[in-house]
Amino acid sequence: MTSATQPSTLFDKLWDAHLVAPESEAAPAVLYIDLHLIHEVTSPQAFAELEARGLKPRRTDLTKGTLDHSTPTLPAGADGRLPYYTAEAEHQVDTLRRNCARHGIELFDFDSAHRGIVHVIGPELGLTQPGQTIVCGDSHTATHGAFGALAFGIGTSEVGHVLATQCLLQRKPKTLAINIEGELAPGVGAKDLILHVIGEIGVNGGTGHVIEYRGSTVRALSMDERMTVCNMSIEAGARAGLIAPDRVTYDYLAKTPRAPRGADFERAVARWSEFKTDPGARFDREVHIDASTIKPTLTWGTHPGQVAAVDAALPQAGDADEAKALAYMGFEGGSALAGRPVDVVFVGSCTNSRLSDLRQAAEVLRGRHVHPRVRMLVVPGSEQVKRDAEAEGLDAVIRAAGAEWREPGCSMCIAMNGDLVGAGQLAVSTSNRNFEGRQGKGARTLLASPLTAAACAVAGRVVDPRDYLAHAAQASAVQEVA
Ligand SMILES: CC(C)[C@H](C(=O)O)[C@@H](O)C(=O)O
Ligand code: SF4
Repeated sequence: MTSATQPSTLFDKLWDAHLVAPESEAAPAVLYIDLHLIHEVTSPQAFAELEARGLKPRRTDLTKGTLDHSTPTLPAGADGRLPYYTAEAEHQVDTLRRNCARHGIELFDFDSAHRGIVHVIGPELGLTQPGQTIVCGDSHTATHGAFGALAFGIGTSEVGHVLATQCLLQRKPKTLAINIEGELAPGVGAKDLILHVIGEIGVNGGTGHVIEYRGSTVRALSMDERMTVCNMSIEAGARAGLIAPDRVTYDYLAKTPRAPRGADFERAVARWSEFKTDPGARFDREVHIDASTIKPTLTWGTHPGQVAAVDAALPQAGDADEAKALAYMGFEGGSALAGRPVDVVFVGSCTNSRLSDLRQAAEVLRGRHVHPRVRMLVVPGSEQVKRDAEAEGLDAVIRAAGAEWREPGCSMCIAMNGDLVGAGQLAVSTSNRNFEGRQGKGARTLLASPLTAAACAVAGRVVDPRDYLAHAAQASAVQEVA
């Protein structure tokens, strides 16, 4: 077979289509970047570096900014001022605002109808498209891979390189296919799936690789669910996560404001459709997962690979890592995860703050009340998600249940804006990282799906969300009869 007809992977096609200069022993490859997303935390130093070197951003039209990490989720006070947590947080926001204004970079600021978490707004605006290379100074850039885009999280100095050159230096990663077949059981969603996958392959299971998620389970996922899966690729150590674009992808994009229109859209679809792995193409590694065996899954430890099914017992400390995690969490090896009292529930973050996530949480909360011990925060991923959720009354359901409905942002996922979990408190969170102190000093985090999080909020302890679904169905059946 000649190299021209050699079957290639989706990753190889993306890589080859953007290769400016191949990698050599002396230097990494040079890749062209189609979309550069920036936020207030990792861009200030990059702009400062450019300025110090007398350089200007090169493709300001391919660079888009938003405010998400340091932004308050409470509205402005009577004095019109936003309640920033720290002066530093406000300074980061002001700096990005100044940098974007000076260079003519589009910024989704507080007055924009499109501001939100960077990995929520890119897709929702249709800026994120199949076949692109996308970077952002943020590790969860992997989210955009759900559209068949090669999306890398990069460091602050690389943000500077991309601003100046629109190119990125990269060593070519290896490929890992995660083949997932079968139907997810009721009450089991994309978050359970990806937590299970990371539990299977380990937090370093994807190191040095770009993961392509494949198989019937993946094809059956909505775009929101595909984003949840790709989002956490980085938590398995992978450089990026990918899902080949298909009809689900195109139907999603057709409704977005920045995707091509009319005949341009049809031409784009023809081009996008090329971005898939050819039959017979070889991956460096393959893993197989049976989706039908997955149960609602939570983390029990201090990294996203320490997972357990909701009805399982915690492991005995098998190594020093696990012993340390159990000690931090205050859990005993071999004890049950279910039944533990919960103090805080957070529904939000770039993993699970889209409309379908909020609908799931609201489905459990409807007609119920958050347990008196629990503080529950629901934070939409973007202004758009907030508007859509309010248009269908989800905010009313959430508030009536006693949860707090907030302004969009990263919020309690990383607690940079002052939305904190207290020391020693146990939080069930739909975010993606459960590291020590991630949600506040001494805070303890169980990562879970929006369904599980909402069920735990109602019960005031760790519970199996499937019981709450059954109750919800029964309750509405009774209502219909009456
Ligand atoms: C602040 C930012 C650099 C960081 C990241 O890179 O991921 C944050 O988004 C996170 O989730 O930890
Ligand atoms: S929501 Fe959390 S994980 Fe996502 S970008 Fe913000 S801080 Fe990072």
